[in-house]
Amino acid sequence: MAPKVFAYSDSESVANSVGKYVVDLQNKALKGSSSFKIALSGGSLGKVLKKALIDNKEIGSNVQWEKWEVYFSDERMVPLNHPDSNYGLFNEMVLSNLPSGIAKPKVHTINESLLTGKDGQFEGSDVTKDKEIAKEYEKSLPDGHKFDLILLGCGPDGHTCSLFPEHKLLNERSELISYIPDSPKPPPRRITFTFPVLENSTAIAFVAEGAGKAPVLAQIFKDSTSKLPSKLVNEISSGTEISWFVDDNAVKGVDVGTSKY
Ligand SMILES: O=C(O)[C@H](O)[C@@H](O)[C@H](O)[C@H](O)COP(=O)(O)O
Repeated sequence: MAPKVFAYSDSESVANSVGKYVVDLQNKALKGSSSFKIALSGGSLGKVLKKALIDNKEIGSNVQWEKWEVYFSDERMVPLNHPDSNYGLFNEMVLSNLPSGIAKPKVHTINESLLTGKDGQFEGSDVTKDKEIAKEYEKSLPDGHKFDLILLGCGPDGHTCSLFPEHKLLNERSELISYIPDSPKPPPRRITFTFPVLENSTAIAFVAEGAGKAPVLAQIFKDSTSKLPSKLVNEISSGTEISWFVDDNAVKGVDVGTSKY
């Protein structure tokens, strides 16, 4: 299935269409299951989700939070209340803004009690414990490691999750969650989904905004020889529905057919 690109002139429209898409997939999932299994990323996605699901009351009113099981496509080896924590970001942007009286989603975080060292840096850290965190997180994945939706960001270098260009984890097939000790982007110690999890998802949606993304999107969509991680996600051929929600600046000069969701 070729990836679809949904483009809008402003951030609010991007956020609102992401919100509508999330709710549509939630509703589809809940027809056949008692929970909606979604994985989130860090970066600017937190703000997008806040705009879409909290600030937009109409979309927000259609979210069945109590049926959500939330995971993170990657996470940093930092306490959950640390500014670098992807859980922390989701908590700050979304969870803490849920209207009172609303049942909260079930959120799957790393086991903070196994953290060693400081702020995801190496000094004083214990690799064995980091690997244990990855293993535990893997065990908490939904049955058959099947997500209904994985929301991803795309770095200016083409990375997604904590899968970086030319990194050996791009070829990981036996672990579903891997520990990465050498993230080129700080902090260096993280865990990440691997391709077998991405390939098994019903849907994957990227959110990318700003002119700074145009060069990498040109590579991803127009350079057939590129092996960038986000391009490899675009090429997933297991039936996963792949979408991109972008603003016009992110695809400026990139000859990619766009539409509206
Ligand atoms: O790996 C990280 O450290 C980032 O958080 C990253 O995963 C982020 O999702 C992308 O860089 C996209 O960033 P934006 O969402 O800000 O475009």
